[in-house]
Amino acid sequence: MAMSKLTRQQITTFLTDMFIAASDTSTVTVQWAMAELLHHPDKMAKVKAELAEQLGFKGFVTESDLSKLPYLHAVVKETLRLHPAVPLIPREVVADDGVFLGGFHVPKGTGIVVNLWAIGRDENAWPRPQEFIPERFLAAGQEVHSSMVKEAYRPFGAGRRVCPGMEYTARSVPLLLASILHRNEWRLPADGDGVGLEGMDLRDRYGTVLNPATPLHAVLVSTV
Ligand code: HEM
Repeated sequence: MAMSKLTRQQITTFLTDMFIAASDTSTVTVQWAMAELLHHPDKMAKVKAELAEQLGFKGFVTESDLSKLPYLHAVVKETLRLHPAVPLIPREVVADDGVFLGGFHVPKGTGIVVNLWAIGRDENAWPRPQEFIPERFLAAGQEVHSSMVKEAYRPFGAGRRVCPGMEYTARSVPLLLASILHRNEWRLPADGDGVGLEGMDLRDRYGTVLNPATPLHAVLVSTV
């Protein structure tokens, strides 16, 4: 439909959809990355060490710094593997003869839901699929890759409807995460105030966007 024919209501709906697609997905991904890092202090230490080594006492992180932070990018990728912000995507078979999926004939017109969450945790593609291992996305960690990884890493969907915000997100989410972490110390709430490391709830709660079942509660301890 030509832009000039859009009603005010359609434009409002479009802008609202874009806003939700862009903002909720990015913020929940940063929240998940923080939750996983707080749950894995050794990985948190590695990100912080990389930031300190590359940026020193620089006051704030800029986009041009991102190319120097491979471990940070690996953390974001691993976060999206375990917690894809959009977990289920709908498709419909349009081929006249239908398609074959997993040995079954699926006729034209059938609705299909692709489960990105399950693909990211497929044990045929990912060694130790339930564990948070950013190293699997680093060159040095490629021995933990399988040949299926390219197909099994689809947090932004695939094909003609692939997320148009993918490239933007590849910069904005690491930038936001780095800005939160660089020169800031974070911890879980102290005993009595929160759940502690062992009791952390890292389950996902299904919705249009995949939120943590229990919202993250983190404490900013100090800024150095
Ligand atoms: C962590 C961040 C994000 C994730 C995980 C994500 C994931 C996805 C997924 C899985 C889809 C469905 C793709 C498909 O059907 O194959 C999608 C669609 C979409 N995304 Fe994102 N997205 C993110 C950020 C963004 C941002 C920042 C924007 C806008 C600037 C955006 C705009 C859209 C739009 C407009 C669609 C619908 C595309 C269509 O149906 O043709 N997304 N996204």
